[in-house]
Amino acid sequence: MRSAKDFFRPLAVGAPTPPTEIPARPSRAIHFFDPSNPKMAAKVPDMVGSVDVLLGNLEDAVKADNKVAAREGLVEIGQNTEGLGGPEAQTQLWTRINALDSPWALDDLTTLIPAIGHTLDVVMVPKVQGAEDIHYVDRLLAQLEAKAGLDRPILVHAILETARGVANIEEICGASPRMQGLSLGPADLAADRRMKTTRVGGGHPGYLVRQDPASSSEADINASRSVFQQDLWHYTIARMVDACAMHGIYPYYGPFGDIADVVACEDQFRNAFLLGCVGTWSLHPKQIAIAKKVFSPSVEDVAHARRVVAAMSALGGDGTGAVMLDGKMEDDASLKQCLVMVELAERLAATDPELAELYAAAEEG
Ligand SMILES: CC(=O)SCCNC(=O)CCNC(=O)[C@H](O)C(C)(C)COP(=O)(O)OP(=O)(O)OC[C@H]1O[C@@H](n2cnc3c(N)ncnc32)[C@H](O)[C@@H]1OP(=O)(O)O
Ligand SMILES: O=CC(=O)O
Ligand SMILES: [Mg+2]
Repeated sequence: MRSAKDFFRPLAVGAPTPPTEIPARPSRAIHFFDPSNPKMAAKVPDMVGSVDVLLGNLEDAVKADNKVAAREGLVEIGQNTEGLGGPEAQTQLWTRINALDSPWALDDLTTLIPAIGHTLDVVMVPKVQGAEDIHYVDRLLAQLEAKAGLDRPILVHAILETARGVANIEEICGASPRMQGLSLGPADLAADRRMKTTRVGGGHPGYLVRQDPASSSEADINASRSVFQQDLWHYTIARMVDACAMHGIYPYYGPFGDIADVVACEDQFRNAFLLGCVGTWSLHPKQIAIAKKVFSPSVEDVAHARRVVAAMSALGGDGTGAVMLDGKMEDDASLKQCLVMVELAERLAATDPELAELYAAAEEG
């Protein structure tokens, strides 16, 4: 175990100082593209400025024959795309490297950091099993940053997609000051857990609770009864949210593979948002708008939150006491929830003019 005094010291001579806080940059949609796919790569420059994160995916969904082309394509994009990546950019540049036990992960990092380390914001590491995986990436990044003369540390994001990873979730989140967040990897996680599903994220009609029968007669048992579909991912997302909040980092939903079902996609994203996630992956351009809508607080919620903040301020502003608003009691605890909402809205509005206009109109109206 590292001593507390060493935790924020660079892991290589000449590497940048690790961060003591992870900036809350907008990351509602982490949009995946395959840099070896010319059609997808061609769309990247036009997406800059309108999506919070563009992620060059090197892992699953990229054919083995294209692994090198994807890596090189990402270098080309990172070096030549105006406005993409870096601490001031509106659109961050992330990558998902190959799994640490694959033949490609080492070359992914040793190629990308010298070539585009100055614009690369976050490295997403798949199939993280425990703190040891983060420690390995942490040290290697420090060595590569020192060699490349980088002046800011690249952050690390882990995908939770093994049972061991879920069991070790707290130690993964706390393994390095570079840890930026966690994403749910529902497809690999389902396989690793031996869940009996075949989908990439989302619900399942068989995972349900049924209304009690009117009586134990055969007729009533076989009668039509209401069923309520449950969320397969609730437990894992809730664990992620708590582990991330405890360590000051950010939880994300992951992929929703039914690209055509935009309605269920929005529902699944919203469940994650309500539980505390800050964003999600987008696999197809049409999922970007869904993610941006869901992970931005609604105009109604922001307006209500502002009213609670104003009412509690009128009471003295120190959070003590209680008021009635629309028949409901508000006090310090609901004030704190409202402040989460208002602060998120302000942060997002600062980089999203459309949202800024909507929130401003609500304030005036
Ligand atoms: C479990 C996991 O690991 S999930 C993460 C890994 N998976 C991914 O990253 C998948 C990324 N997405 C994709 O590969 C594709 O979107 C697919 C395969 C799902 C669907 O692709 P298509 O069948 O081409 O979709 P569709 O025909 O609707 O595409 C419309 C246009 O958008 C483009 N497009 C599709 N997806 C993307 C994307 N993610 N980014 C940029 N452009 C895209 C297509 O190239 C096509 O371009 P064109 O109009 O110039 O021909
Ligand atoms: O990588 C994502 C997953 O769901 O698996
Ligand atoms: Mg996966």
